[in-house]
Amino acid sequence: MAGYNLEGIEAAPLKDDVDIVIPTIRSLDFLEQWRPFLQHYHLIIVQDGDPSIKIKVPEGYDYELYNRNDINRILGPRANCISYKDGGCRCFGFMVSKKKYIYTIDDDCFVAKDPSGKEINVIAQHIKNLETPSTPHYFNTLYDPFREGTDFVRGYPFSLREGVQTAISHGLWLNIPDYDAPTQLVKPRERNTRYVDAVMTIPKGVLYPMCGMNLAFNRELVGPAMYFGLMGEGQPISRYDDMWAGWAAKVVCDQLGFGVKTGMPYLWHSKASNPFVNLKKEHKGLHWQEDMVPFFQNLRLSKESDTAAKCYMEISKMTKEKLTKVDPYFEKLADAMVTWIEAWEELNPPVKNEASEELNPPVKKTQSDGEDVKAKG
Ligand SMILES: O=c1ccn([C@@H]2O[C@H](COP(=O)(O)OP(=O)(O)O[C@H]3OC[C@H](O)[C@H](O)[C@H]3O)[C@@H](O)[C@H]2O)c(=O)[nH]1
Ligand SMILES: [Mn+2]
Repeated sequence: MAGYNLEGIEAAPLKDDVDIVIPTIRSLDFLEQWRPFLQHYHLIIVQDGDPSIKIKVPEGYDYELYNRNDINRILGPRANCISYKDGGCRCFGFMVSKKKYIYTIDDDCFVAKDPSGKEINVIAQHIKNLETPSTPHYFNTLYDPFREGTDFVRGYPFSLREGVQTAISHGLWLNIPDYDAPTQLVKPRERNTRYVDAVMTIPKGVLYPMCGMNLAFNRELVGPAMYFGLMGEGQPISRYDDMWAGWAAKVVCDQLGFGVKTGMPYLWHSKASNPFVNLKKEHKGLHWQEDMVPFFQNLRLSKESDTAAKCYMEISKMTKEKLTKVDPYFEKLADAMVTWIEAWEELNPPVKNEASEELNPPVKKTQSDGEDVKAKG
């Protein structure tokens, strides 16, 4: 039953159209605080690290949980495209979901309060962002024109006021900001206390550093492009999984005419991961981003790339052609991108009509030890 908050606003909008994807190598205790906003939604938990460790899911949540054994069982040899020992493993949850919308959140993120002291319903705001158009072709200086109490400003062409479908909603964070290791090291005590009451469309042709901590997207529009790149154990780079997905997905959105928004909602990011560990994990990314960003900025996809999957396959090809000279890793990443699309299409075959749905039953979701995942009511 959908929950309602005091103002009578539904606290669980579109609860049957959203999956909450959580990567974890720690604990899910943080979900206790999220009950008023997340308890009505289905969770897809991607357990990273040692699969023999039993992760406890707080009572009352409806969930499916996948550990590394499950990923290997479901994807077989294609499992090698899913990161191990990196939060990027979360994209497996995007792939097994059958819902229109995904919201992904880190396990050290909590409910934030707006300046009035009201708890922020991140899902409600993300849904609002995703269900209202974006304006990537011309910047509205009063920010989101589709928001209550605001509009397009003078000089905004009426021919552009319809906007475009929104594919990604990128939320922000109070307290611990998502800084890279060098910045964290020189500013260890910096906290983000600034709540900016705005949602903006990222203009067409402009990239942005997408953080996976508080992120929602329309799986049907851009799911295949939301591959959190192969990082972590066995790879020369980590903690650039979401960046890779953000750059690629923005190029895909620009190509397909979809919009990307950033700004509200905020959540409270509590745990500063260790900057020295982070430096070791991400140091190659600090160098390579000087090549990766111009690569994506200069990408021009062919007009034949008219779906997210086709765009992504073309980006994989260009990655191999243009970035392998930076490091042989990019050849491996390009291959993993192809494997990702193959796995995505295997788990998400295009449904032609009602009848064909019977031919493609949803992937059976069980835990690695063979027992059925018990949906927790
Ligand atoms: O090996 C791992 C490490 C982490 N996770 C899960 O990923 C989430 C983020 O981890 P953490 O909070 O330690 O990292 P942050 O530095 O705060 O996060 C940023 O950088 C890494 C990611 O890109 C993240 O999205 C960024 O916000 C958390 O749920 C961990 O449990 C993992 O699964 N495996
Ligand atoms: Mn964190």
